[in-house]
Amino acid sequence: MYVSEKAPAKINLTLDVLYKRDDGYHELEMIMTTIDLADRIDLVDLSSNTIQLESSSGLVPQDERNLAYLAAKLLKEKTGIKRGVAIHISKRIPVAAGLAGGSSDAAATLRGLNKLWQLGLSLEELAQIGAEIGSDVPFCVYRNTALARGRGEMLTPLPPPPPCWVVLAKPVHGVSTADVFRNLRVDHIEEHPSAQAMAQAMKDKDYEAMNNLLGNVLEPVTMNMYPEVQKIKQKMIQFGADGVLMSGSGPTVFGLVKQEYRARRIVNSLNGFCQHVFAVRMLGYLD
Ligand SMILES: C[C@@](CO)(OP(=O)(O)O)[C@H](O)COP(=O)(O)OP(=O)(O)OC[C@H]1O[C@@H](n2ccc(N)nc2=O)[C@H](O)[C@@H]1O
Ligand SMILES: Nc1ncnc2c1ncn2[C@@H]1O[C@H](COP(=O)(O)OP(=O)(O)O)[C@@H](O)[C@H]1O
Repeated sequence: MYVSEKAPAKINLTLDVLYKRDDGYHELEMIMTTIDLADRIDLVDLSSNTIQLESSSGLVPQDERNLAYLAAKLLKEKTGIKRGVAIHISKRIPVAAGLAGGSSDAAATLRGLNKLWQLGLSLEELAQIGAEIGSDVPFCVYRNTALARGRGEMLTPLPPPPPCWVVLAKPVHGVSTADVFRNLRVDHIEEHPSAQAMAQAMKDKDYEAMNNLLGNVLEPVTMNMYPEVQKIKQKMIQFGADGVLMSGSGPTVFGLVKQEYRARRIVNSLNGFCQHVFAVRMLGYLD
């Protein structure tokens, strides 16, 4: 048997840090949505009780450190199933980019194996298992658009954002999420974005409000570590994006525009400044 599952990337329209928790994690409030950029996870059932993994990208671990491998291993432990799987990851999402590529691969592996091994688990159960792999995995299990709280695992579904194009630009280096959180001084945060106002913009399908409300408290931290991120943001604004923000812990910067021709123009203007530049559609909702 064989199952193929799409693993879409996310962007954070708002990202706020409320406080540092006793367990070392940060209490977050953020609005996340899916975009039309995805890895593909192919899963082939093995009768032997083993997990095999390979990826088209040399930039991700090809062994038990891969988040998709971890997902398969954890699912086997939780369900006690004595089956194996060969996992192939066709990677399109840039790695360590703030786009949750690894988390989405893990989530797609959980959804795919649930079908392949006919486990009959609900998305809620898969999300609960996913939370043990990483903070972004529960959102990636459901995809769509949501208000995320806690570590990122407490999710309230939202309607999709108004349709538009998303220009993505990522500098050559990746960013360690742990390093960015370590460099954040919660008491020094100057401006907190409003997740409630952004949620209302989703409900109202208000494109202008969505652009005005974009905000990410990790952006100045990453920009301080990698000044290139600020330069890319300035270029995107200069080239005419309606709203520009760094996604997650970065370093990918996204710009929102309504019309495809404007997205293409920004991509052409940015080419040469950074390694990965492309335009994709906002998805927000997958069914
Ligand atoms: C910042 C966000 C926003 O969507 O995205 P990315 O930039 O990774 O895409 C996520 O919260 C990242 O989620 P994820 O990448 O799954 O993080 P995890 O593996 O759980 O955590 C990596 C490290 O980040 C820090 N961390 C993460 C989440 C959180 N709420 N507080 C934290 O302090 C911890 O130091 C942790 O060890
Ligand atoms: N399947 C995977 N895809 C991408 N990265 C992975 C994967 N498995 C493990 N990783 C590791 O996870 C780290 C974070 O990668 P990624 O999820 O792409 O970034 P981010 O959390 O910034 O969105 C990288 O250092 C990478 O080596």
